[in-house]
Amino acid sequence: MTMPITARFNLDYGTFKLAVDLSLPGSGVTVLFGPSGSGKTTLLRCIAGLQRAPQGFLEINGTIWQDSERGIFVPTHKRSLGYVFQEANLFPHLTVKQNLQFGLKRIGKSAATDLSHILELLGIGHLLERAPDRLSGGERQRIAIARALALNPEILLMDEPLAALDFKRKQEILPFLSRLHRELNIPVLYVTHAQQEMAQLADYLVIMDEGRSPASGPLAETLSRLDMPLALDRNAATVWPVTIAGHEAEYHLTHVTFAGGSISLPSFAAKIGTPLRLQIYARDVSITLQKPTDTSILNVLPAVITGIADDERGHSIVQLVLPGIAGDTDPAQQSSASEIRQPIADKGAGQGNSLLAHITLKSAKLLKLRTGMAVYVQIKGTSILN
Ligand SMILES: Nc1ncnc2c1ncn2[C@@H]1O[C@H](COP(=O)(O)OP(=O)(O)OP(=O)(O)O)[C@@H](O)[C@H]1O
Repeated sequence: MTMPITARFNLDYGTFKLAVDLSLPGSGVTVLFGPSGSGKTTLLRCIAGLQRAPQGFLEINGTIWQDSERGIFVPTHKRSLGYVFQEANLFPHLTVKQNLQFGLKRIGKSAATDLSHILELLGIGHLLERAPDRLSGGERQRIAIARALALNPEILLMDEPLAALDFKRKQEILPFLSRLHRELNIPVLYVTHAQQEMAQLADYLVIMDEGRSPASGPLAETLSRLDMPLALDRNAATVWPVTIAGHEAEYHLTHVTFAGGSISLPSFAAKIGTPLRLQIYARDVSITLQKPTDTSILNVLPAVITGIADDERGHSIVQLVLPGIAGDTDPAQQSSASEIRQPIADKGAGQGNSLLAHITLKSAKLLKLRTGMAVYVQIKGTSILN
């Protein structure tokens, strides 16, 4: 499904009001992100029909699930959706296989429905005969996800599915979620208040704050919005989709390409062509006006400043875009990992990869930085999220 999702809800709990008007992508992972009490779960429950907003409109995959003006409200059990909660809630007296088949029977589908792809995606094929009390928390949650997917829903809703797991279990399940989200062709709405989870999974980000959504958009673009607290945070970062392009064993380096360029990372064991997410913290990015020649930093790239915000603690937060790069981007063709290609002159801001740099206010003043200026960024460190 690729039709956008339209979700408009107004609901008043007295002390809390939900008022959102969103158009969300019909594919990929949309993360609803915000602090505790900002209304993420309430919004998800409205989408599921578990909560009825007095004023609401919801269209998914061309089907209207709610239109309060026309008196339409499709009850939850008639909505083609999968819902995964914080707790797996498996039936303790049934095996994993019986738990998976239970949901199918309820909606009248054959228990013989082909689950093999789902079992393989979630790595749970070997657990089918186990009882839930003999599973780890991470395994239980993977079964809960499989149970939701077995119904072949048109949308998957996930409400903090990792919140009840400890750090080790979260790390164990995240790669499954990343893979699942890449291979599913239904949209996923995923609620979390954990920044790393959001960075790892989101394609599209909806920021929630006090029942409203002050910003939403593609991940990198929304993370670098200067009018949002995320960009001003000490841990502000952007996330780029990259692809492994080559390894330089002699120097223990891996080269990755992104839309229009390439950078080097500490050696990372993955096959050429593997897609990854690269996180770049704003504090690891510095700015120079001239192309530096005598620098130990390997990753130096041309960029254009698209905005600057100063905070009250002597920092400047610089928003940049790396324009499209001309020519072949295969790093194997480059003479060195730090080679800089010429930017395509007519590619404007917003078309390339967004980046943030946190520098001192004094540096910004000394360099006379301003919007529209062409500069070079030095990227001192990156981390792979997958
Ligand atoms: N049925 C209800 N009646 C009254 N108030 C409610 C009800 N459900 C939720 N609330 C209130 O609505 C607000 C938003 O709650 P919600 O659970 O949607 O937030 P959240 O962003 O998901 O938070 P968390 O991350 O802690 O789960 C909270 O202040 C909560 O107390």
